[in-house]
Amino acid sequence: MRGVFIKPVSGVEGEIRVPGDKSISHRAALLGGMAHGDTHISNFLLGQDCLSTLRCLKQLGVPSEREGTEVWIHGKGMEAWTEPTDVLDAGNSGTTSRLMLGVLAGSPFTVTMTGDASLRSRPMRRVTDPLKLMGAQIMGRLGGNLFPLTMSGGQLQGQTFRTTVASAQVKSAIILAGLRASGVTTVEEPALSRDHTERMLRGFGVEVLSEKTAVSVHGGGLLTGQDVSVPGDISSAAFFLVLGSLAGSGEIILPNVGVNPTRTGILDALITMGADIELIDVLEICGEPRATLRVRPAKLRGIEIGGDMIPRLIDEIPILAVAACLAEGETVIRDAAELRVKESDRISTVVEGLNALGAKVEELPDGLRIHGQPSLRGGQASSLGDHRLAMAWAIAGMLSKEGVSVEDMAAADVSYPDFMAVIKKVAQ
Ligand SMILES: O=C(O)C1=C[C@@H](OP(=O)(O)O)[C@@H](O)[C@H](O)C1
Ligand SMILES: C=C(OP(=O)(O)O)C(=O)O
Repeated sequence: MRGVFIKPVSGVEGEIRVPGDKSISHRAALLGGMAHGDTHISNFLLGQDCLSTLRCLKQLGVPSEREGTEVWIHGKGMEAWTEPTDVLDAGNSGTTSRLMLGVLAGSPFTVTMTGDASLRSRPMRRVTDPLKLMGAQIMGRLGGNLFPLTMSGGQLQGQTFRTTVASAQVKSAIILAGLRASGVTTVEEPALSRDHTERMLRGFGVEVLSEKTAVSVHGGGLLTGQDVSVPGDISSAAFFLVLGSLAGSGEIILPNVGVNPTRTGILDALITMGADIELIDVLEICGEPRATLRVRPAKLRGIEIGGDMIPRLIDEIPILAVAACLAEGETVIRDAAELRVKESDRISTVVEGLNALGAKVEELPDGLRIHGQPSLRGGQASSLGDHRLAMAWAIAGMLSKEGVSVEDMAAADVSYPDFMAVIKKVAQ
């Protein structure tokens, strides 16, 4: 049998401190690099994606130091960034690429950016088109849609954009470019995507206007270095919310999980399905709410989700699909075509992976139809290099009858380097 074998469990028990939020860690490093003065980040995610952001910053002349999960960024303002002497490699990270392109659009030098095979197939025109309209020059395969891309930044002009997808990476890239443009830059999205950039910019001293799904900034805003405490990542906690709900016995406590309302779709979905999840001690630090989550076993039933809910749980759909396989009745997920342009085509890879484990899942153009069953057989599945799939298949293995052998489990390092050790610790 190939891969890492994950055996079935009869229950789970324990407290898990999930690592720092990936989206917030990227932004803390990037904004720290743009700011004047030192930024201290605690609970920084040491996943491969956020390390890619630190590495690119270093190549741009922004030094940082790291001790465990604490990071210090020595920002000297955007003017101090320098032209890199080599290609910037964003690895597997869509967030590093798109946010960095936004920041660099206003820099008076030339940068070439690339990434791994997955990132080189992901669409970039969603950020390069608006950045070109603002004044950046960008060249790349398929009219500037695919990495590697070369960008020469410079004088930017503020604009108003109405995006067709609710994407925080697109919104953030435009807003970060807007800080260096003349006039006002506005982004209006079809639904609200995660708002960490807006919240953190305010913390760094920049005025950001938000009204429903529209965000505006004035060019010229200056950032001042800050202390940023990163909450635990709800996208990583999601694996344990599903495990704790379906493992049969025991309780899992997850302290300090970020519960920003633009990210809590997974809580809403699981609770609607019948999950027993409690939020304890909600408090806000550095503009981001966080809470302790307690999850206990429950019987789950199918659910229908779509519309504005999708951006609030987009990265959690693979693990939500595992939960739906073991829920009573049918689950339908729609309006989620964005899944097709993530680290893998997460509609077809989830369908193929779960059906190989004995589930009944149908592919829809923009989502999934999942027929719940009382049990899941298990078998073999590959992460295909996609971290969310690696962890979803491991949880499926723990909840299955025969276990699951996960090929390329190491992909989990992108967002959760300790994942294997943690699942061993809670398994009963
Ligand atoms: O801005 C961010 O930090 C992210 C936004 C989302 O992507 P999109 O902006 O493409 O929806 C999400 O899937 C990704 O994991 C992180
Ligand atoms: C889609 C994801 O990340 P990114 O777009 O940053 O690669 C993810 O973490 O699931």
